[in-house]
Amino acid sequence: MKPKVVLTGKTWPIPFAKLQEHCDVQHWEGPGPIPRELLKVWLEDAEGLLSVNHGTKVDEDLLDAAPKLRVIAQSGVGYDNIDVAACTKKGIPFGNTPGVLVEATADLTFGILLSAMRRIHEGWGWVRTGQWREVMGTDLYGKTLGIYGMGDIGSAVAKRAQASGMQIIYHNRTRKQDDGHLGARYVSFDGLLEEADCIIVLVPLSEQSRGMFGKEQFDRMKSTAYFVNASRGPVVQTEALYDALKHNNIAYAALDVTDPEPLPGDHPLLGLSNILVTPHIGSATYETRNSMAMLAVDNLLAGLAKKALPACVNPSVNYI
Ligand SMILES: NC(=O)C1=CN([C@@H]2O[C@H](COP(=O)(O)OP(=O)(O)OC[C@H]3O[C@@H](n4cnc5c(N)ncnc54)[C@H](OP(=O)(O)O)[C@@H]3O)[C@@H](O)[C@H]2O)C=CC1
Ligand SMILES: O=C(O)C(=O)CO
Repeated sequence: MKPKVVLTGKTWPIPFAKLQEHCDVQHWEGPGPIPRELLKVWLEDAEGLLSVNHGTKVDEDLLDAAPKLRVIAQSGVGYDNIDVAACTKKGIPFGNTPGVLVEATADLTFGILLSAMRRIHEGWGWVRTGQWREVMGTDLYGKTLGIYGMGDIGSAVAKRAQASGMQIIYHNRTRKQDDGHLGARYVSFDGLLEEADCIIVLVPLSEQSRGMFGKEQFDRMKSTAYFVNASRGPVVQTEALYDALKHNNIAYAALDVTDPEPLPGDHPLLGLSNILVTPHIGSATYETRNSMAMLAVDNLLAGLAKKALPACVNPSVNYI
C-alpha cells in the first residue's frame, strides 16, 4: 500500500505525477488555504505532509493531530511558518528548497530596486493612460547598496548590483568568510542604515528579525534612501514604513512582501506615490517553481523511504 500524503494546495504537473506514482495523495484544491481543522483530520492517518507555500502554520498542536507523520516538506526556502523545534522533538525531518530559487528571486529583488530607482513602472503607467511623460529617476551607478541578510539570495543580488556599478555593504549576524570574493564590505547594522543609498532586506523572519525595521531605523536612513523588502513582511513595521514614506524621511520603497499579506486594496501604503509593491513573486517563474516543487517532492519521498532528505533543515533527525 502506498503511504498517505497530504498536499496543501496546487503544485506542478511533473512533480505532482511523481508524488502520485509513489503516494496516495489527499490534495486540497481550494479556494483559499486549507482550513486548519480539515488539515488536522486529513493528517490523522498521513505519513507525509507537503506544504506548497508558507501559508500553513505547522506547530506542536498540528503535529499532535498527526501521529503517523514521518516527514514534512515545503516548497520554499523560508520556513517561518514551521516550528522546526517541534518537528525535531517528534523526530520528524523537515525539508525546504534552498538554492533552486536563488537566481529568480535575486532577479526580482534587483528588478524592483531598478524599477523603483528608474521609475519604470511609473513611466509605463503614464504611457498606458495615453500620457507620454518623462519620468525622472536616480542613477544606480556609483551608489552604495546595503544588503541586510547576505545569504544565498543576497549574494546573488550583490553580483547583479556590482554589474551595475554599485558598491556593496552588508550586515549579517556573522561576517561571511568569502566577502572579499563578493566585493562586499561588512558593516554594523547602524552603519548599514546610515551609509547605504539603497537597502535590500533578505533576512529570514525569526523572533530576532521580526520588526527589525521601525521608526528608529527609518530615521537613521538617508532621506534619499531606497528601501526594498523581499524577505518577509513582518521584518518591517508597516506603520513606521508608511510614516517614513509619507513624510519623505526616505525616498521610496519597493516591496515584494508585506504585512499584512496579501495587502488589502484599500491599504494606506497603496495610496502613496513613492512605493512599488509586487505580490510576493520573487521565485515565481515557471522554471523555478517547478524546480522548487520537484525538490519538495524529492525531500518528501526520501523521508517516506527513510532516506536522507536532500535539503533538511533539522539534520539531527534526518534519515541516514
Ligand atoms: N520574495 C520571495 O519570493 C522570496 C523570499 N525569500 C526570503 O528570503 C530569505 C533569505 O533566503 P536565502 O538567501 O536563501 O537564505 P540564507 O539562509 O541563504 O541567507 C540568510 C542570511 O541572513 C542572515 N541572517 C539571518 N538572521 C539574521 C539576523 N537576525 N540579522 C542579520 N542577518 C541575519 C544570515 O547570516 P547569519 O546567520 O550570519 O546572520 C544569512 O546570511 C528567506 O528566508 C525567505 O524569507 C526567499 C525566497 C523567495
Ligand atoms: O521560498 C520562499 O521562502 C518564498 O518566499 C517563496 O518562494
